[in-house]
Amino acid sequence: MSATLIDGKAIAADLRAKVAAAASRLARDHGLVPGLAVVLVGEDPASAVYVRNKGKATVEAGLASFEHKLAATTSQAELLALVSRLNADPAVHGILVQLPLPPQIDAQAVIEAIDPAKDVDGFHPVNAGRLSAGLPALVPCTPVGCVILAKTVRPQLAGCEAVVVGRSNIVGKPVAQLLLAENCTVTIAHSKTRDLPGVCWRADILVAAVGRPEMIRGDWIKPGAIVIDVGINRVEAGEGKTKLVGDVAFAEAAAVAGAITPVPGGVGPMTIACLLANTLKAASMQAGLPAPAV
Ligand SMILES: Nc1nc(=O)c2c([nH]1)NC[C@@H]1CN(c3ccc(C(=O)N[C@@H](CCC(=O)O)C(=O)O)cc3)C=[N+]21
Repeated sequence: MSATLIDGKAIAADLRAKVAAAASRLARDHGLVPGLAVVLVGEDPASAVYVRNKGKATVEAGLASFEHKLAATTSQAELLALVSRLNADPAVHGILVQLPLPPQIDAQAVIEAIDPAKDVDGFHPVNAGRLSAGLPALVPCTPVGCVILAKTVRPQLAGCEAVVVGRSNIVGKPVAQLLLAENCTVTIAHSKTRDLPGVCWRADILVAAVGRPEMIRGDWIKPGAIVIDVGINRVEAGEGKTKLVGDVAFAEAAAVAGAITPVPGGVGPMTIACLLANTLKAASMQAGLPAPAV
């Protein structure tokens, strides 16, 4: 391996410490404790782990955590009623409804029911539109985390060729917007892209967000590129065990890249740290205070 390993775990710990320091100033100077409500519908064990980790990180940063666990059979009307109570609750500054939702629920309707000022996922069309218009917004956590990680190895991204593989509303599109705001030349590639290896090879910064284990190979990567792997795929590891792998074939890629994020320990921990930062920002803005620099 010749690439620099980008230590997402350590960088996330640093960001969480900054959020904690800013939260303690908010409490001291304004009596304000930012509150995050996380809503989980159903029993998916992986989702339950994420929700538990988010709650733990929230409390450790000095924020208030409100967990709402609803049955898998919850109706759309029941979930919308909860969202509307959380919208009206002054102790709740951020609302995250864990995705995916069960099939009887229209996820888009739920996202649009969240007050955009409390939308710490940044998934509401108002926040997506504000981001693409270059206006202040609550920005999706994983994309922000990706850009922070890339900037740890290259603080000035202006002029870089950035290739984003994946065009989802939760990662691909917003990360492309953030890289554009950093003055990168941005290409969004996807399942219909012709010559995907050739397109990836152009990248100074390659963001992989496709959700396919180890799809991006070492010989698709330009020597020296920064590789940000958003994929978190659980795969068989033999003897009945499983392991997590990214969307990038790590060992091959690390032999040619200039810097690379591991899975686990890369983008994942940054998602949670950025969620806390968004909750702090949402609480400050709702109180009419400037967004703390973290
Ligand atoms: N409304 C909504 N917002 C989300 O942000 C959201 C969601 N729904 N649904 C599920 C995905 C997934 N997600 C992760 C967050 C942190 C890690 C994370 O910290 N991963 C660690 C450990 C992973 C492990 O060991 O299982 C790592 O990559 O090192 C992973 C995944 C947020 N999501």
